[in-house]
Amino acid sequence: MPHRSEDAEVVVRRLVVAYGHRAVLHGVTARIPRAASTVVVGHNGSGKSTLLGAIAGVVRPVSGTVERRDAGRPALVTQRSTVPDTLPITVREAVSMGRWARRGMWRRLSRTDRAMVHECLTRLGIQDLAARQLGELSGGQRQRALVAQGLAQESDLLLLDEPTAGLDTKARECIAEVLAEVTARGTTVVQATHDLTEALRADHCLLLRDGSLAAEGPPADVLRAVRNRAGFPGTEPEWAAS
Ligand SMILES: Nc1ncnc2c1ncn2[C@@H]1O[C@H](COP(=O)(O)OP(=O)(O)OP(=O)(O)O)[C@@H](O)[C@H]1O
Repeated sequence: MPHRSEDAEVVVRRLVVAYGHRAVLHGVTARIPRAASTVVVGHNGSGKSTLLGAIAGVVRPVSGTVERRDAGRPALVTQRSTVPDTLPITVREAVSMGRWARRGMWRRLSRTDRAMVHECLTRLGIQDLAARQLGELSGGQRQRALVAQGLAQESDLLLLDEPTAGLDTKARECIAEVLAEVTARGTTVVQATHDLTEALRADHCLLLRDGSLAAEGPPADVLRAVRNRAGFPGTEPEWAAS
C-alpha cells in the first residue's frame, strides 16, 4: 500500500481551516499516495469539500501546511460548476476551459488541445452533447461535462468532489473506469464520496469526522466498522457511527 511519506503526492500537516470564526477542519494530518486513488469519506459537513479545496489551494488554511510533490496546478472538479447557468457556453467550450491552465485563456487551442478535448468528451460519453449549452443539461450530463473538464487539464493531481453523486449506475461506472485509467497512467486521484462500493475500490481512504481525521489507510480496514454497521454493499453508510 503506497502511503509512506516518500510515496506521497500530498502531505497535509496539522491543517486548520475556518469559515469566519468557525473552524471546520481541526488540525488534519494526512498523506495522499502518489499515482494512486484516494477516497475521502465522512458524513455531511465533516469537511471533505473543505479538505479538497485546501489541497487545491482555493481554500486558505488558518494554519498548517499542504505540501505537494509536483509543482503543477491541481485540477479540482467541484459539485457545482464555476460557470453560471446563465452564461451561454457549450459543453465543448466548457471542457476546452480545462486547457486554459496549459494554453492561457486567450490563446487559440492547438490541434493537441482539441484532440484532448475530443478524447475527454468521448471518454465521458458526452460527445453528442458537445454543441449543447451547458446550462441546458441534466444534472448527470452536467456532472460528466465537469469531470471531462477536469480530465482535460491533464494535471498530475485530480481532485473530485462527489463526482458520481446523483448519477445512474451506467454513468457511475463510466466515471469509475475513467478514473481508474488515469490513475493507472500515473495521475494521483482524490475523490470525496458517499458511495461505499466506490470507496472500497480505492487504494487509500481518509475518514473525516467532524473536521478531524478519524482514520486513514486501506479502505477495507478504514471502512470495516462502517461496513458492518451499514450492511454491505450499501450506498448510504452512517460514516459518523463507526
Ligand atoms: N462557504 C462556507 N461558508 C461557511 N461555512 C461553510 C462553507 N462551506 C462549508 N462550510 C461549513 O463547513 C463544514 C464542512 O463543510 P464541507 O462542505 O467541507 O463538508 P462535506 O463533508 O464536504 O459535506 P457534504 O458531504 O455535505 O458535501 C460544514 O459545517 C459547512 O456548513
